[in-house]
Amino acid sequence: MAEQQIKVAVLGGGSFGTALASIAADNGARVRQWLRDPALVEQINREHRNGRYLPDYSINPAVVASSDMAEVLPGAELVLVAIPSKAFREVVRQARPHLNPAQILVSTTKGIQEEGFKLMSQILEEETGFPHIGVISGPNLASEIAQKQLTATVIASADPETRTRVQTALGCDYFRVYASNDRHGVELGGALKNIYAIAAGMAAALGMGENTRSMLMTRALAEMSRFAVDQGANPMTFLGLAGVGDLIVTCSSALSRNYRVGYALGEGKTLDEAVEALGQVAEGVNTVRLVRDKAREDGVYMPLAEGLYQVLFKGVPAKEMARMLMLGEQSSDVEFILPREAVQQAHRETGGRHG
Ligand SMILES: NC(=O)c1ccc[n+]([C@@H]2O[C@H](COP(=O)([O-])OP(=O)(O)OC[C@H]3O[C@@H](n4cnc5c(N)ncnc54)[C@H](O)[C@@H]3O)[C@@H](O)[C@H]2O)c1
Ligand SMILES: O=P(O)(O)OC[C@H](O)CO
Repeated sequence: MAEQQIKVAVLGGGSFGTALASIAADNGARVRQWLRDPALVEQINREHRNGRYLPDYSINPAVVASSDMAEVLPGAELVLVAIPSKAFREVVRQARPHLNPAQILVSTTKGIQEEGFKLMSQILEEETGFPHIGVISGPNLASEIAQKQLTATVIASADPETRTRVQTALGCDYFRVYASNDRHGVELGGALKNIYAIAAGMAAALGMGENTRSMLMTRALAEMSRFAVDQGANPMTFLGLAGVGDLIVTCSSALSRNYRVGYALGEGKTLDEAVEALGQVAEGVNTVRLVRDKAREDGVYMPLAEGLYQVLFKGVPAKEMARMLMLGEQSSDVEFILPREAVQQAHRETGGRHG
């Protein structure tokens, strides 16, 4: 018997929503994509192109766009929500009357809501109360997916049905979907790496070398996992695609919007100018502020996030901040082996720095 065609709805007409809609259609799904802008809806349906967010990429003609949620959501078995974090809850509320508990609801958004420090899957849960909730995250630059560059992602959910349905709906010869049950860790990985991508872009613009980038990325991983563990995530998740994988791509590629914002800042632009020039969402700008505040509140040591916050919002020059970080307290390489406190204790006992 022929396999039944899965029905997929995508909320969001940006670069990632568009890339995901096309993957699902390439994979044989019936795909409906919701976006606000009727002119873009018209362009996607007529030219199979998203001229605003992915202008050089052909969308699978089977993707049908609409600005009416009632045409997109009812009947969908899988709903992918690709809306920036600032508008995520508002859009889910709008969608709620058209959703039902049998549907699988998946966030693809790598950001945090300020009120209550909520991740997007928590918003999906709060707004719907439905059981099949998941998160997609990983090293997934939309424009590379659009070119069908070989890519992998993670579907994270405590619900096995959500994991297997998403693997089946999206897994294909250029997009591989791995499973995780650490939803919180995977989602935090996606949000946190944006902070360090801004720092990496800034370091590149300032002419810092590969040693510096390696140090930054590795210490970023230590800092991200320290924070995530404090929030209840599994540290092993950070060895996977949604941890170190996403950190590598976002800290290395000029296709990353967060990296580009950092680069523009390193060239001397103001934060407002850098964000304005980008014209798309760079979640890390907001995330750095929220994570820095949360880390202070919870007593988690995050020198890189604190340093970036001081550069972005307090006018501290990036070079000066880098110097201060280099001269910061002595620390441990891998804290899960040698705790940071043990290093500090040894310094206290032996009288601190020795020449
Ligand atoms: N682009 C990528 O490479 C990529 C990859 C993985 C994850 N993500 C994540 O996906 C999320 C969405 O990113 P994107 O790249 O598609 O963004 P984008 O900047 O390309 O587009 C954002 C889309 O959201 C829409 N939008 C904004 N506010 C809205 C509102 N109030 N109501 C309805 N629509 C609204 C915009 O019109 C646009 O269609 C981000 O959180 C990002 O971290 C992006
Ligand atoms: O363009 P960015 O910086 O939002 O990064 C895109 C993806 O998150 C990379 O995995």
